[in-house]
Amino acid sequence: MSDIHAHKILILDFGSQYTQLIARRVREIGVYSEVRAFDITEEEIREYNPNGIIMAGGPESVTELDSPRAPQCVFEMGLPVFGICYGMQTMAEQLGGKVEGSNQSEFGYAQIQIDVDNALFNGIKDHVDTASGKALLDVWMSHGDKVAQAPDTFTVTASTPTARLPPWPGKRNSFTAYSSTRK
Ligand SMILES: NC(=O)CC[C@H](N)C(=O)O
Repeated sequence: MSDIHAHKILILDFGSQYTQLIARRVREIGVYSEVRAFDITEEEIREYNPNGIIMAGGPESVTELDSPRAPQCVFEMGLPVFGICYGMQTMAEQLGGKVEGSNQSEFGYAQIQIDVDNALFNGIKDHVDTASGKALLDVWMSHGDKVAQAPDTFTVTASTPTARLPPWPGKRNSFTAYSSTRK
């Protein structure tokens, strides 16, 4: 098994207030991480040489033309990429999905339902829905936009009642998780 202490995570900052909290959580599990501005160049990413990239949240909307985008190379380096909130939304849009303003914003406490089990959720299930038998997670939300259509190669692994996409059977290469921040 590889040594996680030798790993380096790059966190792309899109302006959210909790970007430093994500960096701290990554460091707390013994993995080196650095926060860099979203407009980091490909050359700077290659120089940093991360093992994985986290795209954090931000106050802007992907639906605005001049809102921040990640350098496209982020998705072409063969690295795992984890998008949170704005980071997930721009990843979805940059890879061919659709993001739109939701008429049901999600702010504060919410429960997300795990639709397709995934290693990302190992050990963090909070409840089981008695009707469906599906695992639920307690989270804090803060967003007004939603992914209305996932990119073709993505699998939707979790959802809330106000942002639920149809299941995408047969899709591969999934690395999407629902936009949320754990308590
Ligand atoms: N938490 C966030 O990153 C918010 C993303 C975006 N501004 C939205 O409202 O949906």
